[in-house]
Amino acid sequence: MNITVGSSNPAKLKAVTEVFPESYVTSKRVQSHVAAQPFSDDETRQGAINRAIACAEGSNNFGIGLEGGVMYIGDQLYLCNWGALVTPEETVYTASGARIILPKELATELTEGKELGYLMDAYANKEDVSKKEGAIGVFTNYLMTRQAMFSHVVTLLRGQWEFHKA
Ligand SMILES: O=P(O)(O)OP(=O)(O)OP(=O)(O)OC[C@H]1O[C@@H](n2cnc3c(O)ncnc32)[C@H](O)[C@@H]1O
Repeated sequence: MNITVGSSNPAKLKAVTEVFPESYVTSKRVQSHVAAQPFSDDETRQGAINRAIACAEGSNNFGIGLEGGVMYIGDQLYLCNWGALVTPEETVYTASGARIILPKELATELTEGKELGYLMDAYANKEDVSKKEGAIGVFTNYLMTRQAMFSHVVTLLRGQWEFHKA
């Protein structure tokens, strides 16, 4: 099958090709139509859905959107991630990824309007953390990576689609 992913972020694209090895996967720049830094589960999930719909529409392809964000539980800020798969028949499947708490100092800067990608590079003293290990990599001592986390999300999407079409 043909899959269009609404991102050129390698951590996201590799996750999709890992879970759909038999498919032809391409990437397309699309709008998420949510804030550059989503701040709730709802907003992050909506960003993933919007990207997936934009990828699928006008084609016979499956669309996949993957979106990173943050969300509060009480007064603690967590990293959250959502994925959406849209079929050519326009059925939408969604799934979320593992959450991990973010340090208080990052939470303060995020609420001041800075983006997590920028903050993580400064925090880890590295470049393009969001395209590589991700915040989840840094804060798990690299036992987890952003690609592995998104692979899990994409597996949940594929599994739901297979269940419903069976
Ligand atoms: O190119 P796209 O697909 O937009 O990928 P992105 O990583 O830049 O964008 P996301 O929409 O997934 O994430 C929103 C913002 O949060 C940042 N972000 C999200 N998850 C992150 C992570 O695990 N590590 C570092 N930055 C992250 C990201 O860099 C953006 O600034």
